Amino acid sequence: MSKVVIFGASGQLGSCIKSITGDESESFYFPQTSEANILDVEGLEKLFAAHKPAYAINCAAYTAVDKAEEDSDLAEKVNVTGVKNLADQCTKHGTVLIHVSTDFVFKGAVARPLTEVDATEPISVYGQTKLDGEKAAVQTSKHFIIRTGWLYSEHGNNFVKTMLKLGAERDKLTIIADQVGTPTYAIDLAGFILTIIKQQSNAYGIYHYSNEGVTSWFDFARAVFDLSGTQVKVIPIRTDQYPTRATRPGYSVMDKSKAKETFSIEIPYWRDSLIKCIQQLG
Ligand SMILES: NC(=O)C1=CN([C@@H]2O[C@H](COP(=O)(O)OP(=O)(O)OC[C@H]3O[C@@H](n4cnc5c(N)ncnc54)[C@H](OP(=O)(O)O)[C@@H]3O)[C@@H](O)[C@H]2O)C=CC1
Ligand SMILES: Cc1cn([C@H]2C[C@H](O)[C@@H](COP(=O)(O)OP(=O)(O)O[C@H]3O[C@@H](C)C(=O)[C@@H](O)[C@H]3O)O2)c(=O)[nH]c1=O
Repeated sequence: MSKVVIFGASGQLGSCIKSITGDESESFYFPQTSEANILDVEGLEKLFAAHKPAYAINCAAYTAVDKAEEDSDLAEKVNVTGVKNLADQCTKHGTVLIHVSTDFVFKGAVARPLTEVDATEPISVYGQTKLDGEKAAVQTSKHFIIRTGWLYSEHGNNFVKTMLKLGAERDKLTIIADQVGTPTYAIDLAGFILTIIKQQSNAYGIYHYSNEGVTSWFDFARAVFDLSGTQVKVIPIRTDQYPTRATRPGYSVMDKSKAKETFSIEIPYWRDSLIKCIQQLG
């Protein structure tokens, strides 16, 4: 397999990619953030010159959605300038950039699955910086941008692990029921990224990828508790009953037809993947 360098290797998705590389692990390089800081242009030049990667997978990002509202400078640096720096290196070395973006580039006011050509309209600093990051990624011609949403796994910080922690500490939880989307098991997304590489595809562009199905944060939390056998009362609430610094889309289900048709993949239903994750966390 071609040489692949992963940026943001210590994060949730980076860890999932590492965990599934198996026999091909020698083709993958998972540098620490200090060696692969996407804001350090000189460091990136050295890394690209040393490894001459055929693929750069960008899992590096500023992902603290609420904190980004007050920390917009850093969010913009990492999510926009960092991506531009990577895209420049990819252009220089003929590297294919696989960049990860988010459903939060959408406003979420239209209740039908969103396609890659639907209008974007971020409603948070995080969402805006991720959209601007997509614009930086397309500056290198060989790019795949994968928009995903509601990522969770046994690695890193995520909603499932937060629910298991809170569920063990409290008798009852109030969870927003009017934000609708689809969870994505980061192991499934990691598999999709490796499929793109294995197929040596040159169908560059934007793709939507989440698990199949539709749910709300409330129903997602209920499923986590049902599957893990956690006894906790879960109360559905409206968004305005759970004030947060950042505004989140009301509806961000993505249409994945393009990814399924282009790469001939089947995508697991969200609850089936959640079962696997809960077993792993067991
Ligand atoms: N989490 C989610 O629910 C969703 C995530 N996404 C997108 O998926 C991608 C992966 O997310 P996820 O794995 O959950 O994110 P994490 O927050 O778990 O990981 C982010 C990674 O980025 C690294 N990083 C931060 N700043 C820099 C920098 N300047 N240079 C290099 N690396 C840096 C972090 O390293 P360190 O810890 O050392 O700082 C960490 O390894 C991101 O693009 C995110 O926007 C999309 C939809 C949903
Ligand atoms: C902890 C908690 C959260 N919530 C709500 C708040 C929010 O609307 C929703 C999810 O909260 P979180 O803060 O865990 O997730 P959040 O950071 O908003 O998740 C987002 O992360 C970024 C990186 C993305 O790109 C998105 O796709 C999405 O996954 O659940 C409750 O209603 N009750 C609770 O007790």
